Amino acid sequence: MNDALSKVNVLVEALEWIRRFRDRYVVIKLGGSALDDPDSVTRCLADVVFMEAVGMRPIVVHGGGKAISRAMAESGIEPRFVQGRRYTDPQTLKIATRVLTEDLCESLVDELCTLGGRAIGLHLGTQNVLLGRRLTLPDEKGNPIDLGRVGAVHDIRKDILQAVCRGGVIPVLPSIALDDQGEALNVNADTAAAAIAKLMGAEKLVFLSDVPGIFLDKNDPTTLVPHLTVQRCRELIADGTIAAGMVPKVEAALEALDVGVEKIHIIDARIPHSLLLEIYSDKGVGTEIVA
Ligand SMILES: Nc1ncnc2c1ncn2[C@@H]1O[C@H](COP(=O)(O)OP(=O)(O)O)[C@@H](O)[C@H]1O
Ligand SMILES: CC(=O)N[C@@H](CCC(=O)OP(=O)(O)O)C(=O)O
Repeated sequence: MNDALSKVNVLVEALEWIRRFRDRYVVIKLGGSALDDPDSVTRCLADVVFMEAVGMRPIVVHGGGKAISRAMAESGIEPRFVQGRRYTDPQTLKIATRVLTEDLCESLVDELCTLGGRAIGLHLGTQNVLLGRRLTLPDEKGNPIDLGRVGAVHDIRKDILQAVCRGGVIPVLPSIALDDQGEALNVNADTAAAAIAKLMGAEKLVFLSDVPGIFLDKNDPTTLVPHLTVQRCRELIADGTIAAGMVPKVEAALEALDVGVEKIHIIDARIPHSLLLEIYSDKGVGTEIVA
């Protein structure tokens, strides 16, 4: 009886959060680092299925940088990154598109369905919803750097995403967009997730990665910072504390906050139920960034 009562208490406690997030969009970005650990992926997707079942509207956006690099190596191509973006020639684009849409996206959809959810992959092979433009970044002298077919998302098919979510189906999106000519563009998945969160008016944007959050010393997990402001993030990027793959993530987070996304979370996909802990508890896990 006590056991049953404690379970009921948990449900009652969760009610406030469930009510608060009902019908709200939450964008969940699964990084390539997390995707490399199948157990983490299963646990995270089980949380996504739970979120949808209690009335939230989760949208899954995924990367797969490590898998793309492995597939390139198998084809004898050396990956090259410019300011965190993969230089994408036509052959690289072909590989990235295949790995992200045919391999990773479809396997995430299958797994969500196995876990009892309903899900659909929205990509070039089904229904694309990401509209992009070529991205150019400046070098130290301000001249544009050639990144090949790399893009940024400037618009989405919101009507399609809304209809899918309203129908109780979880959309799963790889970070490939189409330009005005109908040609594919390779988009960094962190920036794609931030653009989708912005354009959908999402309540939250959650990055699931392979670290517990942002550290002040990247080799010392005890220096995890639970709460960061926009200003502090800028300082940590400028002094090199936030480095490597964390830079596009935090930059994308700042952009999303700037246009009205309430909160950003960077959490560890390896912690069991980290997503539910973040959404449905007072304490939260990982690092949250607020405006
Ligand atoms: N200050 C920091 N705190 C935590 N991780 C950091 C920091 N600076 C750099 N990193 C690195 O960023 C990585 C996460 O970025 P990335 O590998 O691109 O993840 P994902 O595949 O999830 O997008 C971590 O594994 C870590 O090595
Ligand atoms: C332009 C660009 O860099 N695109 C990324 C897309 C995948 C990605 O971002 O994956 P992660 O989330 O695992 O980093 C790439 O080709 O690696």
